[in-house]
Amino acid sequence: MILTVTLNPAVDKTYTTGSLILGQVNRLETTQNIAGGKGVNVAKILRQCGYPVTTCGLLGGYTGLFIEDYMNSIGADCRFTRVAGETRSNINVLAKDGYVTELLEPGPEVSDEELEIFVKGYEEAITRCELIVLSGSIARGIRSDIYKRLIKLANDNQKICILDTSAEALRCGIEAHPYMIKPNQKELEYLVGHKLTDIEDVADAAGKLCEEGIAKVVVSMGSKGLLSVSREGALWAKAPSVKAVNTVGCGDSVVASYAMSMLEGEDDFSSLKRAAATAASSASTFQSGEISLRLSKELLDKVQIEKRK
Ligand SMILES: Nc1ncnc2c1ncn2[C@@H]1O[C@H](COP(=O)(O)OP(=O)(O)OP(=O)(O)O)[C@@H](O)[C@H]1O
Ligand SMILES: O=P(O)(O)OC[C@@]1(O)O[C@H](CO)[C@@H](O)[C@@H]1O
Repeated sequence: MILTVTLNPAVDKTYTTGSLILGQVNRLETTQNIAGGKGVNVAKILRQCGYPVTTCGLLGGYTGLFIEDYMNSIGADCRFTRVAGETRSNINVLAKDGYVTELLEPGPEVSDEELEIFVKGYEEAITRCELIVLSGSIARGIRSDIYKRLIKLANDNQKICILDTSAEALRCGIEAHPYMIKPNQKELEYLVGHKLTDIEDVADAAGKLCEEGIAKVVVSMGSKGLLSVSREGALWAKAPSVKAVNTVGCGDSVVASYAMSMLEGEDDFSSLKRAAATAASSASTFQSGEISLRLSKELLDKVQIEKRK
């Protein structure tokens, strides 16, 4: 069983339009509400692949009910903690000119009492799971060392953690040495405090994190591809060429793929190959946090892996 944690889920209001112009009236062509937030997306992909999933985090209001209903409908074991505030709605505008614009709300204010109820449920849930995925930003009122605390609890129970977050929550979270992190290039730059110019630069920065005690650093680099770094070295997967329809949640598909690979005991090479194929399949699917199983399978043979270090 895999446990996914989403402390700041969202309904992704996904719009399509020709182009989005700042400071003007923009009429949208289509709209769809999608249950989202990074850990929710990871759980959705795992369910698509037939994996049993427990999903927890904080949900509130009608948007929270919308997400919970959807997760129940796909057979996830939902263990969310209710909060008084309303779960956020994020706006994703997919424009035909190729630009994807995301407007992300900060999320509801969460009280200490609500958080402690969540932590109690989490402590219970980790005992029944083999692997824990902690994903996304944290809602207001939650201290940035929350992932550090949750990872320590998992480590004390000898459970493997994957952390995929940003900013201070990421900086504090890595102090607890999660088994794997999946920063994108910007998130890695935030950690190291400077710009990274090429793949070698990115591999060096990720390598330093491995020396500090993180077994695997997988850096997602958008349409360029994916870099997997461990103490054994760095492997690069060029992204297979697909027609990108919605790239929101591609990073979550990388995390979901690695979670499956870990449980199946796949090596670095096969795990990276699978992740790049899954992520490209996610990019070519309209629904964020979904993949085409057929396309993922087809792309697997097309992913080329290169040793970079
Ligand atoms: N246009 C694309 N074509 C093929 N693969 C893609 C494309 N865009 C993204 N990917 C794949 O998805 C991976 C993750 O994408 P990205 O780096 O955008 O993640 P992210 O920033 O974590 O996104 P999110 O936070 O929305 O999940 C990339 O490393 C790449 O392998
Ligand atoms: O604010 P966060 O938690 O960093 O990101 C939230 C979010 O952009 O991440 C998912 C895609 O990865 C979307 O479903 C969601 O809207």
